[in-house]
Amino acid sequence: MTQAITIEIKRLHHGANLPLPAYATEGAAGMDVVSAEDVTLAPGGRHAVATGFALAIPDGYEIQVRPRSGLALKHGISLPNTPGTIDSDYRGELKIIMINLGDAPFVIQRGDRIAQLVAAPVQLARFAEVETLSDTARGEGGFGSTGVKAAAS
Ligand SMILES: O=c1ccn([C@H]2C[C@H](O)[C@@H](COP(=O)(O)OP(=O)(O)OP(=O)(O)O)O2)c(=O)[nH]1
Ligand SMILES: [Mg+2]
Repeated sequence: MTQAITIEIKRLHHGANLPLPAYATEGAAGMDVVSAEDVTLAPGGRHAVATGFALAIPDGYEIQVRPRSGLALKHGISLPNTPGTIDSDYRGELKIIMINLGDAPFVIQRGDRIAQLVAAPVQLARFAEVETLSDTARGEGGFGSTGVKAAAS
């Protein structure tokens, strides 16, 4: 495993007694985060679920908030903005925007693991505006353009 970065975490009043986000296994990429509230998601419904924590991610890093595959497969629970982006300068409460794509109400109880947090380095970039772009074999083809000729012949 690569060297872990340290992320400061502040427990909010409604985060009392909740576990910190944590890796479930030694090789896990994401830290499971739990809900700080009881909420029921109706079919098609969505909610920004409180976690009870705020973060200070080191400069140069982000956290990506990703769905849990078990909830997705068994209950159709996902995150409409996946992967959610937690900026290093955000000091508000970490919230998990959840959506119920299933056909039954989904009950979330305080303490349930609802999503996973993946820390990642951020590559900054800048745009350089030009008149002409370099040529490539692909050119302007996209959106399913590759393999079309081979399939047709
Ligand atoms: O799943 C998420 C996504 C975002 N955030 C918080 C942290 C993030 O740094 C901030 C802004 O998120 P984002 O940039 O995705 O949203 P926006 O719609 O662009 O809002 P803003 O104008 O505040 O950047 O909201 C969460 O708590 N959970
Ligand atoms: Mg933004």
